[in-house]
Amino acid sequence: MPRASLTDRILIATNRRLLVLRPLSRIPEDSDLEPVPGDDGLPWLGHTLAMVFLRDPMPFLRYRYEQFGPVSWGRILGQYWVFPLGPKASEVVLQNRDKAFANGPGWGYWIGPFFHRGIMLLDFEEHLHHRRILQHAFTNERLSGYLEKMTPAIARGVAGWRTGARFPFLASIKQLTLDLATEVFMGAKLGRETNEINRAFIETVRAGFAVLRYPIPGTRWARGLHGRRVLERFFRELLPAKRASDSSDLFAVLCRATSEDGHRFTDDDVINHMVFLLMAAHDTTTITMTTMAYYLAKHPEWQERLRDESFALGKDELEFGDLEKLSGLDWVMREAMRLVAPVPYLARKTVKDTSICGHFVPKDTFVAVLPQFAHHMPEYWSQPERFDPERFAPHRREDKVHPYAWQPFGGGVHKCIGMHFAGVQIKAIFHRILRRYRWSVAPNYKTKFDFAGLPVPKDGLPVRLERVVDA
Ligand code: HEM
Repeated sequence: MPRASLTDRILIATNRRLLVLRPLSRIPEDSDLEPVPGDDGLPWLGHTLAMVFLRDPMPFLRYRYEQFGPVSWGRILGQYWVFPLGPKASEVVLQNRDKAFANGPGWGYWIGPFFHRGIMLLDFEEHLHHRRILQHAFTNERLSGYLEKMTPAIARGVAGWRTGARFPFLASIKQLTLDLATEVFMGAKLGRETNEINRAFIETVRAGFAVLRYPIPGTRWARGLHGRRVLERFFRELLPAKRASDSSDLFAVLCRATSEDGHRFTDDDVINHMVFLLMAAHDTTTITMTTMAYYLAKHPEWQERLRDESFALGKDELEFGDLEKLSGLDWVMREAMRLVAPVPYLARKTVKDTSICGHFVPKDTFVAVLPQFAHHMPEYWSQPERFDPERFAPHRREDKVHPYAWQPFGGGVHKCIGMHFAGVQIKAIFHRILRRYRWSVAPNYKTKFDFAGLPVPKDGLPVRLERVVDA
């Protein structure tokens, strides 16, 4: 676990003093289950400060794990949440064998108004129906097509990077993934509307983190709702042309995708899935690449090793069949997602009484699975705070110690459908930048990841960027 800061320690001590242990609910009389232990936290605020506003909630969660065990409850923004901590408790929720944990009402609380009807917010039979159609957009054949589309766009984007002492890595990689999204997802270079669409997209994504959760004009929430309307209008206008095209971009592929039993998406479905997919793909890959860049700057020996691996391939442009040859890059990518899980929590709500690891959880309870916690448990990982990509090498495979020890893509029926897409994009980009640039930071430089929103470096990760070869 990361070391607790002074603020963490004060909060934990305050919490310990105020701690009034009480069960989440009464247990049915005929049940031999235990209640979920927990406490109300600070008056009014509950655990909101520790979980939402702290630099890193992990030390606080570790303290709770030691105090209460793998299942406990707390209060965030006025709601009661159960935290299943660690691989075993996460597995129960994500596998969801008795269909008790629903995504719609869980995620809906945070992002429902902005991403409603996105596949992650659908449940059970309806989710399965949509997933069966959607998976046709993520076959190897499709991924190979997306790689072909993104390759020239990566080359153009990266060629424009300006070398120097303070290259803003986060902003540059964010821009690159936005540009790629317009080409690979929408199959279009945007014209005058580029800024409007980018702004609408960013506002829609940001709104989920709003503390004030009402559409008061000028607030994040209201801007998010406006962003959603702009995106819907944009996709709806393009839709007839996409329906008629045989293009290989994701938008056109979704228009044509058909399940084995002959079902296709309606116009509204295509629009809802496009808005959601843009969001699901963008920040997650940006965060992963920024974390990779940070650790590769801190560990130049690994950066050189990956550069050698990429030069050994002997070409600038990665083809689908080359991906598995970049094993070092693959381990670094996995290790980056372990150290900084791009999706820090996964939201659920119970739709019936159920249990997690012997604890009774009543219907209508919010539940948050925390991949970041499982990734830093010394019970499963050797020196979990250390950057050690070889823990994923075949002779070690520390992630195999439990199926849910490494869970950046979640698990069960909602497991990330874009997992392989993300791998293709991240590897294609790093292959290009490793062959073209070398980047570094001062030996004592340490960035702070902001876990209060999305886990990105607060300072935007300024690096010294130098040219490796003239391409
Ligand atoms: C490093 C990159 C990525 C990470 C870490 C990531 C992580 C996740 C996680 C944790 C979930 C499960 C959420 C839950 O169970 O509540 C998820 C779902 C999803 N992701 Fe990703 N994701 C990434 C990239 C992508 C990309 C590139 C796409 C699309 C091109 C994508 C599309 C989706 C979709 C559609 C779902 C919902 C699946 C369903 O509910 O059936 N993701 N992702």
